[in-house]
Amino acid sequence: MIRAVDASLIYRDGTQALKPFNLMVEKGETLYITGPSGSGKTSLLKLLMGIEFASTGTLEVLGQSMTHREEGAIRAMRKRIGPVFQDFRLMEGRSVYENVVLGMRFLDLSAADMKRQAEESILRVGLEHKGRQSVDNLSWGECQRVTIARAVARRPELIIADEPTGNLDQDNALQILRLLTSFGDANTTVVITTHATHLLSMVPAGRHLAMASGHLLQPSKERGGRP
Ligand SMILES: Nc1ncnc2c1ncn2[C@@H]1O[C@H](COP(=O)(O)OP(=O)(O)OP(=O)(O)O)[C@@H](O)[C@H]1O
Repeated sequence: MIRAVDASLIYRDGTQALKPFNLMVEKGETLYITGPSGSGKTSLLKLLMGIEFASTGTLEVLGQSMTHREEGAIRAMRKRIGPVFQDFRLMEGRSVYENVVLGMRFLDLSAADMKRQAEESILRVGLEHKGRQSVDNLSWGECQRVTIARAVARRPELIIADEPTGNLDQDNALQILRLLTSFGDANTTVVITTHATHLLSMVPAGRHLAMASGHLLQPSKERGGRP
């Protein structure tokens, strides 16, 4: 599913955001990545999504080599990922439903399937009563739920969420983490970055990797208290 060998990331300005790291993630795993601001969490996710490319080593995601920019292959691979971005990236002035459907526009789905999958995921995130409302008037937590619905409506093999708990209070942050992990199954891998290390004992079990100053810290240990 994910295989990195001595992968690193140096940005164009010379910032080494990720020191060489190795990482193996199996299909169906849940991975929590924690670390302070600037430690490299978003940079790691950018590598996984083919937004940035490894400066050294090799990286494979969903069987696709991500080491070189092969636009066609990377585009195809991205269709299999459900991204939950830190800044939401919602279309202003559009409804919840329209935003979720927009996330599926490059998939080869019939209009009927798009509608069904959009409605199902809006229901799963608990926003069915807001489906026709504009995203402009939603709370932060509701916008986060729209981005999750948009990601999972694609039926992705890999869900990648960057800091989905943001500035939510503990109860809402927990709800969001539990919601996201509820989409994990034998065929769906979930990777979540979060500052909320203290919540990991209350969420479904998963592998916990910590980051510090661009280092991906091993060992990883199973976290999560809920059976
Ligand atoms: N496009 C870029 N060009 C140059 N440096 C960057 C770029 N993006 C991030 N960085 C730097 O890379 C390092 C890691 O940043 P990154 O955003 O991955 O950290 P993070 O752990 O996700 O932080 P946060 O929790 O605040 O989102 C930081 O020093 C940051 O300033």
